[in-house]
Amino acid sequence: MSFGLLENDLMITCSAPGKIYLFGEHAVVYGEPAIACAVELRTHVSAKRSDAVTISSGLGTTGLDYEIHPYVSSVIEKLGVMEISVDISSDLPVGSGLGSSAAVTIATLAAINTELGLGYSHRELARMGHEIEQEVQGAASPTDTFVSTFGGVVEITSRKRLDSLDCGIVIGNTNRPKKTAVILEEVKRRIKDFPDIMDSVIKTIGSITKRGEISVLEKDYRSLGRLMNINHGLLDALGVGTAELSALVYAARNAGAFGAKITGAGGGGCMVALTDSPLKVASAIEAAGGQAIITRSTPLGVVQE
Ligand SMILES: Nc1ncnc2c1ncn2[C@@H]1O[C@H](COP(=O)(O)OP(=O)(O)OP(=O)(O)O)[C@@H](O)[C@H]1O
Ligand SMILES: C[C@@](O)(CCO)CC(=O)[O-]
Ligand SMILES: [Mg+2]
Repeated sequence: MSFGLLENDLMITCSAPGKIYLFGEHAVVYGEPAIACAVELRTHVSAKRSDAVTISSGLGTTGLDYEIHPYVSSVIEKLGVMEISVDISSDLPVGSGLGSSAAVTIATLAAINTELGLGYSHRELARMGHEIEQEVQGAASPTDTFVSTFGGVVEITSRKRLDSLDCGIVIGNTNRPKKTAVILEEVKRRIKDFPDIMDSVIKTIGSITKRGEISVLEKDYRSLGRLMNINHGLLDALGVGTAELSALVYAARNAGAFGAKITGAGGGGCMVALTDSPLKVASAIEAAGGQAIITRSTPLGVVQE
């Protein structure tokens, strides 16, 4: 008797990591390669059979709601599920360049997949996650959802897994959230207005990624950092820099970081620095007005907790 009750009370929890980009955000949307790295900041999603759809997160409690919970509502719609309750908590700042949308999408797909025994593979979850980011944002590369599913340091577009990053990673948050969908639209408009110039910028970012892959494989963090600095300049050229992001980038470099750049969509949100003195870089970021997060690379993608 109590056995049945206990079974009904069980819920499935899955978590998926956020990510930083070493190279190639934005350019990857236009077919150039990128290298991203899963980090030890995760989104946790619990799913439980229920008599209706309920979504609870730091953003509020709703049913299917494409304004407040567009990614999670799209997951539920894609899986064709009408009786599920989903509860979300996250270490990741939302709308800040660390792949919070991909992490919530992949962790929700995995939690419902397990709770309802739908039988999708990780590869299928990554594919569905990518489709959802494309639908919600109007455009998306497979990078964030792939890294959130499989973890590690990954080269997109080949989906090749590279060696882990052994140096310190310090993230600097400007605490100015933005929406990736809006930033993508702005970049698209700039490319349309100045096609020759912007095409060269996009292609040069692709060249940096290709050269950067060698530095990742050789664990040559000094060259890696110098290439990240060049990539930052080109993200500024794409128009996704802000004065606050640059202040944190320069503070990190002046504190001895190997390199520092915007990570993710930009327009606010976070920058990232690689360093062998994370505490020193973190305090420089804080002194420049940012919120510092010291983290590490993780090989762990989406998992059941
Ligand atoms: N913990 C969460 N709970 C509910 N929704 C979330 C959560 N985290 C992210 N989201 C959804 O993702 C959106 C933010 O995604 P967006 O792509 O704009 O930024 P990001 O993924 O944090 O940064 P980037 O795409 O640059 O890496 C939020 O507006 C919300 O819809
Ligand atoms: C800006 C972008 O390149 C990275 C967002 O984390 C968008 C994408 O790749 O989907
Ligand atoms: Mg996102």
